[in-house]
Amino acid sequence: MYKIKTYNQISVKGLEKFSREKYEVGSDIAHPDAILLRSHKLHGDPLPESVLAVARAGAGVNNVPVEELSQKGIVVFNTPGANANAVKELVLAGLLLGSRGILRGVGYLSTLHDMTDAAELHKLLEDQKKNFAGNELYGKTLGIIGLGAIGSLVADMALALGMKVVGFDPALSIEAAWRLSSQVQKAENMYALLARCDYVSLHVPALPVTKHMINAEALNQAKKGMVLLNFARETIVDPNAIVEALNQGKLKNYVCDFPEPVFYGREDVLALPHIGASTAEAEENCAIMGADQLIEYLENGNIKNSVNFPDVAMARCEGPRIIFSNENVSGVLGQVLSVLADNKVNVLDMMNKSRGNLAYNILDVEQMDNGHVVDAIKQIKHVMAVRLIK
Ligand SMILES: NC(=O)C1=CN([C@@H]2O[C@H](COP(=O)(O)OP(=O)(O)OC[C@H]3O[C@@H](n4cnc5c(N)ncnc54)[C@H](O)[C@@H]3O)[C@@H](O)[C@H]2O)C=CC1
Ligand SMILES: O=C(O)CCC(=O)C(=O)O
Repeated sequence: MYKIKTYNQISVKGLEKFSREKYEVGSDIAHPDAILLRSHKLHGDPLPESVLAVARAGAGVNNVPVEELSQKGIVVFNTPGANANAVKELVLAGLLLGSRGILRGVGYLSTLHDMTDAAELHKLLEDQKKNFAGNELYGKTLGIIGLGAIGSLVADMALALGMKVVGFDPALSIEAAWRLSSQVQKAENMYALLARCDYVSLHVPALPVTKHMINAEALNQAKKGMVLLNFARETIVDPNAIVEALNQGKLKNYVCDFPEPVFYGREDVLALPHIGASTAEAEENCAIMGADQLIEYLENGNIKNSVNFPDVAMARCEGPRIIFSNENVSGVLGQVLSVLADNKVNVLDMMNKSRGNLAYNILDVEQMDNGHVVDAIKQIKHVMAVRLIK
């Protein structure tokens, strides 16, 4: 029986992937083989020794101590693209909220509830509506920083709205580049993008290198009256610099999924409670993808969409499978094969891949009755984790 510990509200559609015969799933599991979570911050939580894998049902893994888990040979997954459409649609709402007097208009109307004469109300509104006028998106320029799963969908959407789109992504993957419309213009650097855009939307991961990338210096370069949207993470922007840029009129509005106390009471900040991925569809997509990836790893040792290990998939031969991870130094696989040879364990098929400092290996063997072979592999220098899958 495999045990899965869950955090946060995980869609039932994903949880149903774990069959009752093989899995025990719940939020109070004591010795889990794997963890399935959304935004729960794992940093600082005591991690049970039993954990083999962590799946983040979502894109950002800044709530998971990936480096620390890598050193223990624990595989960390995310679910790339599974909630991208949900975020894209909220960015559309953000663009409209940042352009038109929608929220202020609704707020104004809520102050008029004691007016009972309809004709008088309509007359007043016709007079006052000038206070809630805005701008159209059509023909304006949207800058997108980070052109991955979400950024590329936002680009397509903006082009369909008749906007011009400028992008900046120095780490764009080849796969993401293929997805991107040829109508997206490439900015030389982030400052060049900020200088020419009416709207800028941030879609980069929270990393040390992206921390406060939107700071006072960056905002000084911005086109006056720009609307900035942040549906990525709170750490990407310096909130005090945002306030200063709003006060100076550099920014017209800041629309974000990450409220901060310094934004309270400001009409020019439209902050939402981190609901970019909060749709039934996105929650299902993420939970199903996360569950499928955990099942494939636990039952077959195959890895897809890990953020720390390489993608590895090998069809099973009949018989047991040994999987092990090790520091990516030479000679480890050779020593493991010697242990198998010494114990007369015949290897039928094998695969070895590496990513950065980590190497991952799958060996299908003819038979292996002897539990002490796994223990012997564990003792080899640089081996981090070993598992026998029957
Ligand atoms: N508000 C919400 O509920 C949600 C927020 N997010 C956030 O959005 C982020 C992006 O999500 P996806 O598009 O799915 O991820 P992704 O990994 O597909 O795309 C991220 C892109 O950012 C680029 N990038 C990295 N560093 C950069 C830099 N310094 N400058 C410019 N580009 C850079 C990468 O090359 C990549 O193309 C996530 O990491 C997460 O923090 C994601 C989903 C939901
Ligand atoms: O699970 C959620 O609601 C948060 C989604 C998110 O921020 C992400 O996928 O990075």
